[in-house]
Amino acid sequence: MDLKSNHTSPVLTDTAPMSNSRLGIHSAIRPYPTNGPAFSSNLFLTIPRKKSGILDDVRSSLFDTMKSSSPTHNMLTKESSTETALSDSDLAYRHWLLKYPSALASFEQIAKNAKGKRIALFLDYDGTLSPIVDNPDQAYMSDTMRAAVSNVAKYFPTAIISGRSRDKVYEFVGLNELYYAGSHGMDIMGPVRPFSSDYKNCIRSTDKQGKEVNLFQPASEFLPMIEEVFRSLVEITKDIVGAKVENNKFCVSVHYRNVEEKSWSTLGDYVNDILKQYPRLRLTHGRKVLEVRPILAWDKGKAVEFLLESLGLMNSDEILPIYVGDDRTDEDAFKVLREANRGYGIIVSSVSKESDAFYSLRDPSEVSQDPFLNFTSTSCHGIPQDPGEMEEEKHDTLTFEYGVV
Ligand SMILES: O=P(O)(O)OC[C@H]1O[C@H](O[C@H]2O[C@H](CO)[C@@H](O)[C@H](O)[C@H]2O)[C@H](O)[C@@H](O)[C@@H]1O
Repeated sequence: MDLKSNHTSPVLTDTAPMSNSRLGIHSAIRPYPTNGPAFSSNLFLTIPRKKSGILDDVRSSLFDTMKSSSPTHNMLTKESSTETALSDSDLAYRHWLLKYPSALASFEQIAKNAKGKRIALFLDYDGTLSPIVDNPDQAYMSDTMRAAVSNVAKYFPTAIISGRSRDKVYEFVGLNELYYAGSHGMDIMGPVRPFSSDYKNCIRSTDKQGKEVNLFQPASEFLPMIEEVFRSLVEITKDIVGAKVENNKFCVSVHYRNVEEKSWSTLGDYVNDILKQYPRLRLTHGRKVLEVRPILAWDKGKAVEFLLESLGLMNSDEILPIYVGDDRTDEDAFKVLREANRGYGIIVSSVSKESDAFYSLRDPSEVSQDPFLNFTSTSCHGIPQDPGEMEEEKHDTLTFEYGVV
């Protein structure tokens, strides 16, 4: 099979229906059957498979996708060629900003829209709170970023939704005042709330501080399978220099950022070979990373809905959810907000790319400067703060008029 053929569908396409217009609970995750499997079979995505081979569509285009998936690949190619190419990309970026205006420059507008509403903030980790680096184990966030995230969490309910395992992202962030969702939302530790029966697989647990929490793990039955696949992937890729396989609990990342381009197709073949043995797993694609995950209709968008529901923030008139993220997996969350016509996504990107976000920030350093993250009780009058988290004297700011001081 020609790995360089020009197919446009790089990874398996989810054919499950997308969220309806209400930012409610998707029909695909409505009440689980009271008996039978741990989760409803309608949580499974339907993936069309060709007769000729289980993942042939994917395999045929994987190499192309791996090449084009990282903006830095395109940038480097251009940077090393001519100055004209560079200014072309600058021009393209400026043009792109017309469609996705800078969230910094648009802050007043955003704050006006937020007036009288309670903000709920959702943050991706890699590429959003921490810069992309070669070694995934060293993707640290800056102290400035940590202080900003800690600050904003005092005012608004704030959650981190990452492809990493929940434990790992907590290790990096180290803040107790947030909610954490790992494994692309398949592992959520949220507040204790009286849950609707929509969510089976939701159990009471305690966090690292011993506080009672709700733990939602819709893919829990996949755990042994994911561990097995992780081990197989480590084994099969061990001779590919630079390849790194990361166990993210309910999904596995196969990194090729440090693999020579000539070995990318071999790596892609290896991953596909393993996946052929696991029809209940699928492949998605991040920034120079292939991600193996269960065929479940669950993603970061669903995680946002789940957290809003569990935070008791589903009242559409009063809540303004904001999601900040940088890669394709974050698009699921942008899309949920866009389709529900409430709140918005902010895409973090220094290159132009299509997105369902409304605004943009260039990189994590701009994220750390975002006025929302640096919110103070007097900086954005009119935006209600989370009364549960506020110090007492802040309560009367709820009725202030909008105005940036
Ligand atoms: O949802 P996220 O928090 O953005 O996690 C997505 C993946 O991020 C990490 O990989 C990415 O960042 C690495 C460190 O900067 C970089 O080396 C890698 O090339 C990127 O793909 C993480 O290691 C993955 O497990 C996450 O799935």
